Amino acid sequence: MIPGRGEGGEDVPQGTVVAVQANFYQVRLLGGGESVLCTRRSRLKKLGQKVMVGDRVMVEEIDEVDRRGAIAEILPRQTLLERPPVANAEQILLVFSLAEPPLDPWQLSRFLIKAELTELSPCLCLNKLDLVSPSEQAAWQERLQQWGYNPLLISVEQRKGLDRVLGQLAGKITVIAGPSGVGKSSLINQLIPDATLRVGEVSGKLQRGRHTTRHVELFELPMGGLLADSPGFNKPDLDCDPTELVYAFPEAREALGQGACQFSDCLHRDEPNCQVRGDWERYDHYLKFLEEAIARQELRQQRPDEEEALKLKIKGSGERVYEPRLESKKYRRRSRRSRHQALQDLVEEVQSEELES
Ligand SMILES: Nc1nc2c(ncn2[C@@H]2O[C@H](COP(=O)(O)OP(=O)(O)OP(=O)(O)O)[C@@H](O)[C@H]2O)c(=O)[nH]1
Ligand SMILES: [Zn+2]
Repeated sequence: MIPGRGEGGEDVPQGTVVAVQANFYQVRLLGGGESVLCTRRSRLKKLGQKVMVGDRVMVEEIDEVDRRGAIAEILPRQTLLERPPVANAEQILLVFSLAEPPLDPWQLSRFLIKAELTELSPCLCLNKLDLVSPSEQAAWQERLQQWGYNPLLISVEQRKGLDRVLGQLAGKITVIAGPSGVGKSSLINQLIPDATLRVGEVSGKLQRGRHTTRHVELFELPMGGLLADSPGFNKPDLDCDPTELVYAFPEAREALGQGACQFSDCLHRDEPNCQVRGDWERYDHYLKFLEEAIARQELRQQRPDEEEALKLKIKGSGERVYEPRLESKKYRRRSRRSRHQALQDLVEEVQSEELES
């Protein structure tokens, strides 16, 4: 096979979009080599087809000298993640730490549920094993097995367990997520020592900073595969259909696999003959997250236009309050685009406040 050509040796080379910078796309051609800086053919523009990081594309008009080309076609996507915007990712690598910051079961649960609600599969990594005793490590391992997960315990600092992480990532597109300070950047730096593999570096005033959901940084792994780092996934709100939430808990999936609830629309709270309600650790998490999903759904139904401008507070008692936000200066910007971004920022603020409360 000619490098960069399709399986059948056809004329149009294929590649993977590894970075998006304004209207330019960096494409890594199949078969390797330096990436090609591409524009998008106007036909795609007219069709309104957006090119995303992770997209498999057909590239035309390749200029071998200048490494330029044009994206002619986007191949069908296997998966699509909206925040962060990544196509064809297979899994979400959730990184948490066993200490500093301490492992908070509610926060971990929330991230796991958010990951389960995507079409990607979650892979859980617990860092900083050097900071806790072997018995504490074992206790977490056992607890999380009850939740339906098999976490990789690692220490980035002591380089323990990293081969297993690499094995898990090889040849796949992975989105990395997790709370602040758990060691995500340290892990990326260990896995990808060669800084030149940092393909998604962004510059220019059109680009927003690292801490926005718009920005996706993609790293190429030494043994093949891509790792997408973006804070976009890091404030997980649970805005799913309330009846879907239960399927995000492996424990509940197992229970439902053994038999159905009496009512097909059972929310697994106080309905009779419920298969899910019972003596499992995260049942409390389920109830709390269900409240949140219901609150969000009500908000969507009652005030579809205002949802993003309202602040949803769920009090400790479970009481839900919608507070109108004061008009912030972000709203006064002119263009639709920046207004949309302002709303996104606002939603993120709301979500982070909720997480903190
Ligand atoms: N003890 C110990 N410390 C670690 C380990 N891995 C990372 N750290 C430290 O944890 C701190 C946070 O690491 P970062 O890699 O910046 O964490 P992050 O998840 O990227 O944080 P954000 O950028 O805020 O999202 C740093 O001081 C690291 O040196 C580890 O395995 N053991
Ligand atoms: Zn039920």
